[in-house]
Amino acid sequence: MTMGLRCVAIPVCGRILQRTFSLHTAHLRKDMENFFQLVKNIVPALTEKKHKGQDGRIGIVGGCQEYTGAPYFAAMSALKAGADLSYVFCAREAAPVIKSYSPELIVHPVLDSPNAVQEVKKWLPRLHALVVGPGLGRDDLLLKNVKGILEASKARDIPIVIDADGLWLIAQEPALIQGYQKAILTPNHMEFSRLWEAVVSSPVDSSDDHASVLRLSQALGNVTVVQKGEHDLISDGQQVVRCSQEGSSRRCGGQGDLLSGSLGLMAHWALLAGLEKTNGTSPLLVAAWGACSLTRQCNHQAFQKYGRSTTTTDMIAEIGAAFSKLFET
Ligand SMILES: NC(=O)C1=CN([C@@H]2O[C@H](COP(=O)(O)OP(=O)(O)OC[C@H]3O[C@@H](n4cnc5c(N)ncnc54)[C@H](OP(=O)(O)O)[C@@H]3O)[C@@H](O)[C@H]2O)[C@@H](O)CC1
Ligand SMILES: Nc1ncnc2c1ncn2[C@@H]1O[C@H](COP(=O)(O)OP(=O)(O)OP(=O)(O)O)[C@@H](O)[C@H]1O
Ligand SMILES: [Mg+2]
Repeated sequence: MTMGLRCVAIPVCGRILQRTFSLHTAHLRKDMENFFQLVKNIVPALTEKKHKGQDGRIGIVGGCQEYTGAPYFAAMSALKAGADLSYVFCAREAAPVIKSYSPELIVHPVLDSPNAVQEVKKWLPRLHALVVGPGLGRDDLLLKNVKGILEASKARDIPIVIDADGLWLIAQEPALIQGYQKAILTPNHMEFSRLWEAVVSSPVDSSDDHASVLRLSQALGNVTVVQKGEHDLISDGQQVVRCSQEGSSRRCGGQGDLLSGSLGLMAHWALLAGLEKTNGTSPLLVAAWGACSLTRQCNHQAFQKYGRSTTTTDMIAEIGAAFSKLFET
């Protein structure tokens, strides 16, 4: 099931080299097809028998004075990918701003209150997954409250996606997430380096991203790690899968928020579907591969329309069509 990460011996003779690569490409294509099918398997059917909330209630923990866009992007992306309800738990002054972007979001201005942990804890029984970090900032009080929220969420066995400043917190205190099997970390280049320095003593081998993401996942006790980049590499400490869905060369801010928000939802779907639907592959690997493909496809579609002026808002508007193209049967 591992994608495109087998060691390929490269003989000097041109002909053999060409053949090796075409075999390699054939494996890649087959693995891609497998993963598309596995994601399709975890997507819940749209039926008239369900009630509001059943297809996903996702909480985003983030949003402060400086950053209001990131939690909005994450929460909207979860909704547009098919969640029924999206909640944002943010600092007081961010709340009216986030609410003003959209009437779709339920916004709780609790993150900087003295009883923030209690306030969020009240909602945890209703949440299927939590996305921690988009637009959180690095204020000590907020980070302290987020620590409490992480502990309470782990105690309830809730799937947790950790992104952006949530990863900053984990780099300060890796024990917070060490060994938690329902965690997914989504570092960009910089965030990956910080985590690596915090948990692995030797220098990162930049020539072997595959080995690095595997090692980081193992060092964190097999939490799932998504290393974002030109290709996204995803590891659960046992295998590495690669997502190379075609995107574009446009790198506007906020694309990672689209990924983490949609991943919160897909993590819930995948865990609910279970190993039977994922043919024994880790459900969180399948969810991560699905969310990476979706993000890149949105980027691709938006770029076709808007080119250099593509923004994350344009990408979010593509989620419906991108999702149908990739995953609807
Ligand atoms: N609209 C909003 O509200 C948005 C808010 N956001 C929120 O901002 C907060 C901080 O998040 P962050 O990602 O800016 O933080 P951080 O880890 O300090 O990285 C910054 C530095 O890392 C580097 N760098 C990054 N990628 C790299 C690469 N591939 N390869 C090489 N270098 C790379 C790059 O360094 P530079 O090139 O500038 O020297 C960059 O300056 C967080 O809460 C987040 O959610 C965003 O979500 C966007 C939309
Ligand atoms: N060089 C690249 N080529 C193609 N896709 C990329 C490239 N770099 C990142 N991506 C894609 O963009 C998405 C977001 O990754 P990125 O590294 O921009 O995250 P980020 O820095 O956390 O974003 P944000 O601005 O939301 O914080 C991922 O799905 C990733 O696959
Ligand atoms: Mg980010």
